[in-house]
Amino acid sequence: MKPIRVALLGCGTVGTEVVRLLTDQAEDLTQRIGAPVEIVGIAVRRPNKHREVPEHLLTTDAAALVKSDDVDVIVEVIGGIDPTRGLLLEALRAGKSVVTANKALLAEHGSDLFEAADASGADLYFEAAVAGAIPLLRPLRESLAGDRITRVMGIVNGTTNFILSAMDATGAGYAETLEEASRLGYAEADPTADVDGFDAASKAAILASLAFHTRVTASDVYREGIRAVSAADIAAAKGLGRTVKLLAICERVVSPSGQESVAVRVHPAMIPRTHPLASVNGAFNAVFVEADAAGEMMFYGQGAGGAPTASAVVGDLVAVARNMVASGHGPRESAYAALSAQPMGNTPTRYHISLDVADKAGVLSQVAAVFAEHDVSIAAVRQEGRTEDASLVIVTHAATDAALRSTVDKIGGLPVVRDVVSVMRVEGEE
Ligand SMILES: NC(=O)C1=CN([C@@H]2O[C@H](COP(=O)(O)OP(=O)(O)OC[C@H]3O[C@@H](n4cnc5c(N)ncnc54)[C@H](O)[C@@H]3O)[C@@H](O)[C@H]2O)C=CC1
Ligand SMILES: N[C@@H](CC=O)C(=O)O
Ligand code: NA
Repeated sequence: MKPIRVALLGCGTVGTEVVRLLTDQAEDLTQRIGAPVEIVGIAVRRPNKHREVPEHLLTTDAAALVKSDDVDVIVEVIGGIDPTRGLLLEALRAGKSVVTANKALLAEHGSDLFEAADASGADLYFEAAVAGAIPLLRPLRESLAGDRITRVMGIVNGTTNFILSAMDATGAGYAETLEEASRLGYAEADPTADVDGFDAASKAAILASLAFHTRVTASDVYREGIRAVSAADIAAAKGLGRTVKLLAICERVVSPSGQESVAVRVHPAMIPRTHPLASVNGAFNAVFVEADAAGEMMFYGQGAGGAPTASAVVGDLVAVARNMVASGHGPRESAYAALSAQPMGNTPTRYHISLDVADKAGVLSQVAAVFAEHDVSIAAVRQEGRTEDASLVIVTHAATDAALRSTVDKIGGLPVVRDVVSVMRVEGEE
């Protein structure tokens, strides 16, 4: 049996675990694939750093591995756009199949990679790029290919979920929890990608592209991270039997005239503590998928960390290797629907607004008038008087995000409003 020769690009948190799995499972993998997998080179940036991998395989020349005739498959776990984009395009153009965990690259340049793969007949697999170990992209690309998916919603960033869970459970501070997430190998090399929602937005773009058979890039995704989530927001959510999660929401939108588009967004949201996503804690991820025939499905598991992510990478490598043994191919890009992206301002959302107001007659009616002016309907109001001021909590019905924002802006400017304590979207309830 001719071995499947693999070059690994990058040997950090995920890469070292990929080497470990391929080494520990070598015999089983040979049986499962029908040929042995052989690592023929590992491209690293710092060769002198201590790693539990065979030193003779290390090189600093990733480009040479990509060009080598002795390599069949490239596994990329460097991350980022440069130099990975050029390296993977070159590999695919040369007919070398690629397994990557790189959501940032796929969300920006996925179509270029797919085109290169299609042209040469190479495979492109990327299960680890979204929700780490959880099998999610393969179900979307393959198992659900016969259905019509209408919505994908979930928690897809382990680092921010780790932080928000800790803030909710113990009141832990933001900075110390982020440090811990980095130490545990969940955070990106630059953790601002996590906390500012870029990582989740890349994942949302990939999910929407696969779910709706269209091309969605990171720039089509509305994005807010968790930096602005305060202890007051968490407390306000708790007071209402809710918790705060960073959600990625991908929806198929059908206009009254039947025109279809997609709405893709990432932002913190309050969800009821009884919602299944509320009990997803730490670096765990969970994603709901709704499809016409299948109904609702939930995918849950470890969304970050070296070993869980390596599980998905090696699973993809097995798929590529099996295709090679059978002289077959994995799925191609499916983007025929060519749907446009709906701007966030037009997307219906619901808001929770918590205000400190003057405690005197007529305040509630002034605030309510602003809602009416913007055609935003109020679902619930709670007012608690104190001595000279009062706390006013309002939850709206669905309205366009633009109308809700204008409402909040105008309310913030009312002389009777002393402070806008917390404003957050609400999801997961009627
Ligand atoms: N850590 C995690 O939980 C997950 C990571 N991913 C993705 O996996 C990829 C790798 O992530 P990690 O292993 O966490 O990152 P990491 O930062 O631990 O490892 C990346 C390694 O690539 C090396 N590198 C940088 N430029 C290089 C070059 N030109 N040639 C060779 N090596 C180079 C770095 O020195 C580093 O050791 C990223 O795309 C990330 O988004 C995906 C899912 C989960
Ligand atoms: N930084 C990411 C890693 C996995 O994709 C996360 O925290 O989820
Ligand atoms: Na996955």
